[in-house]
Amino acid sequence: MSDAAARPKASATDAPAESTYPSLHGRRVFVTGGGSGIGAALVEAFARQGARVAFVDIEAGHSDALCERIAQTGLPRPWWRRCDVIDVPALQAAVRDAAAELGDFHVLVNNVGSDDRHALDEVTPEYWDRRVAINQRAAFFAVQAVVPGMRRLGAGSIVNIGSTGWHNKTPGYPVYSAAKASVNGMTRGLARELGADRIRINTVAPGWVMTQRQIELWLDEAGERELQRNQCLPDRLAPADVARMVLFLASDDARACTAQEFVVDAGWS
Ligand SMILES: NC(=O)c1ccc[n+]([C@@H]2O[C@H](COP(=O)([O-])OP(=O)(O)OC[C@H]3O[C@@H](n4cnc5c(N)ncnc54)[C@H](O)[C@@H]3O)[C@@H](O)[C@H]2O)c1
Repeated sequence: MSDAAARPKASATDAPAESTYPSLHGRRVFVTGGGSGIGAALVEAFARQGARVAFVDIEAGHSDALCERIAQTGLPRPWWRRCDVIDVPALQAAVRDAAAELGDFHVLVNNVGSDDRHALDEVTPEYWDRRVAINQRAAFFAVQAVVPGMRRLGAGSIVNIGSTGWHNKTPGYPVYSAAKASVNGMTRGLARELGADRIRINTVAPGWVMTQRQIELWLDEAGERELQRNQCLPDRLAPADVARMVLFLASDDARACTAQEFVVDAGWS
């Protein structure tokens, strides 16, 4: 057996349980793209903290199943609505309606994103607009929708899910890279204005996280070799690893953290 093959592999299921943050108990949390992948790990992790979670997603099947799974454990069933985040009025209406039911949101996680591959010479203005609408624009308008409620609460925490892909000069998705790089700009560009109201805003940049989609599309033998060559740590990243960082940033333990990018990539280079 090669050294690489002998390395342990972590998944969402064998990752250790996260820490408990008392400040998250009873907090209201809104997650975009919360039905599967990292978003679902976020919804589950916040629910386990005793938070009231609302999310939007475009896919009903896995979103319904997630809510059922959480309710079956005895935790409050998350609020969820089918919503394509490209539709900004629909996204903002979802935030408003969820807040009307649960109360103003203390936490927003801008998680939705899509790393569809594209070649430079195939990108049309329409394709560009659509990718940016998912990977960047939705985050801005979700922030716009939650901030009045956070101001009423006197504090808040916004976490924007970025990516290490553009840092690493990963080829194959330049529009995604451009949009994800701008998430950092948005974080820093809003931090001072929001900070005056004790609303913190940070970026969490995941490395290669083994969601179902990543495993199915990219984790072939070459992908496995790439992972083992580039990560400093041997374990595959699980969605729960990203959720742990987000929980910390959402909690009062991170009261002094804003305007930063927190990387969860097992030391990829
Ligand atoms: N998985 C990784 O390796 C990785 C690496 C770096 C960054 N990220 C980022 O993490 C975030 C989550 O990624 P993931 O890997 O969990 O993705 P995923 O594709 O596994 O899940 C994305 C979720 O968003 C939903 N969604 C997609 N388009 C939508 C739309 N238009 N409107 C509403 N919902 C929509 C999907 O139904 C799905 O539930 C994204 O911002 C992604 O760019 C992921």
